[in-house]
Amino acid sequence: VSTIPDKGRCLFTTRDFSPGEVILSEEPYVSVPNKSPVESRCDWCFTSSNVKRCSSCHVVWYCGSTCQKFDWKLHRLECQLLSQLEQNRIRSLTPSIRLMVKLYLWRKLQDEKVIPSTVMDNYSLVKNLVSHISEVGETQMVLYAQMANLVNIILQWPDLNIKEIAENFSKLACNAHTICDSELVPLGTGLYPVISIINHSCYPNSVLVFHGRRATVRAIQQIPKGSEILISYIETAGSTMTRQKALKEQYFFTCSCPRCMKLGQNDDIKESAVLEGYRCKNHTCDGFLLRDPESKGFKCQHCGLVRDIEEILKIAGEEKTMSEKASIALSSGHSDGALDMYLRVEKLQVKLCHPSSIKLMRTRETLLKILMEMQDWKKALTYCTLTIPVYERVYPNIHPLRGLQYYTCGKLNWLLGYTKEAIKSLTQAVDVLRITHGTTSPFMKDLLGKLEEARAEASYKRSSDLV
Ligand SMILES: C[S@@+](CC[C@H](N)C(=O)[O-])C[C@H]1O[C@@H](n2cnc3c(N)ncnc32)[C@H](O)[C@@H]1O
Repeated sequence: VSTIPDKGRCLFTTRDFSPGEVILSEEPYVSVPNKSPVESRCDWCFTSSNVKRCSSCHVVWYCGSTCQKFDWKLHRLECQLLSQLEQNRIRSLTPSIRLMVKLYLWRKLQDEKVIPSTVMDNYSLVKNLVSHISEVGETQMVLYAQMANLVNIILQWPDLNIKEIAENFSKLACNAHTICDSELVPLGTGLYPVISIINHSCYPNSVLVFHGRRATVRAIQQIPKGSEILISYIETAGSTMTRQKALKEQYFFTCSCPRCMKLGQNDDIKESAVLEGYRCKNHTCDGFLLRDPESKGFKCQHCGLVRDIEEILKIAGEEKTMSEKASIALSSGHSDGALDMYLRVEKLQVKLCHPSSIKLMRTRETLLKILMEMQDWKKALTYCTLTIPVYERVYPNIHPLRGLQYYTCGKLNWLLGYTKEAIKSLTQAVDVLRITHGTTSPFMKDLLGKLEEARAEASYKRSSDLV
């Protein structure tokens, strides 16, 4: 651990690391699953299979006695507190409130030596986390104070300091991590005080993945001894302005990674116009458009055609209304209606946005998800295939999301009997995911098994063709 001006603490490698090697692995100081009306998760391992509610507090779920025992020392205290709460308070319990209550209970257990403190598991690591409390806006501060009050009501400790709890909420906002499964579906939140020392880059050399609640940082490039370990805190697909805005809002800093240093340069202006701008009037041209001061429209930088601002605003308005309706239909579970609306959104975005636009890519991802749920594999494959070139543009060669999209393409090709294409996509998925996820997890074993099966089928087909 070292300190750099403007960045604070940083984590450096003390030896060389190769792509795919584990740099660091850590259990959370505290963690909590997401709250969902349709699916409950084990408070210890986050699985949703065979979970049963704690018979005493009726709030927390476990998948079995093993996880319940692991969590018992802490849950014994939490259980008593939750059992005393009124039903309307229980209903308003958010994962953030639970995480904070658990943080104080864990600290108490360590202070009282009921649970041992270790080098990687002690409250002084939490104490050292940055909070940016002096930069937090007034509205957010009021919210933290209200949340701190609720924690105070739950814990009922006489010497609790509300200001300290509010500051700890601010710490969680810029240090806690979303715990995801191997396919990057969010499961919960965890505080990992050592991994929290790692700083951000939009062009990171490492990646953070989870196995249950255990967090693992893996090298995704060759990292020489003495280099700073860097992960990405945000979705890195956006333009430099979008990324910088997200980092400033949540983490209070201006990124100066090699990608961000290009802000305002010609390449960067072009990239944002492609990722977040409009398409050329001539649909066979894939030029990018910039504001044209003379015509007050948007001019294609490739063929010179100008798009009228009124025409753009009209389609943008229709697209916004339809997107809102589609999102409501999707969240209320109307798959058929949502599909129809997202197809209309896609049509409008094809008219409006550059073919490599992120907005259009996200709509196609949603269509892919809906079609997969409806088991329409053929159409799902069409949409998955359409997203690949944009994924390849916006994510570096070794990126978990890129690997997972190849995996989806591979699975769909395999389901449809397109063995050759399945082998190609599954091989691309393995090349990426063996570095980001390692090779030993059940998820990776399943992927490697699928690839082997596809290869065996191809060789069987070849040999029967020969006969
Ligand atoms: C999770 S913490 C990382 C560790 C932190 N540097 C510390 O001293 O504890 C996140 C905070 O680190 C700082 N940070 C992270 N990445 C940075 C970067 N690339 N440039 C400047 N500051 C950064 C910001 O203050 C951010 O809110």
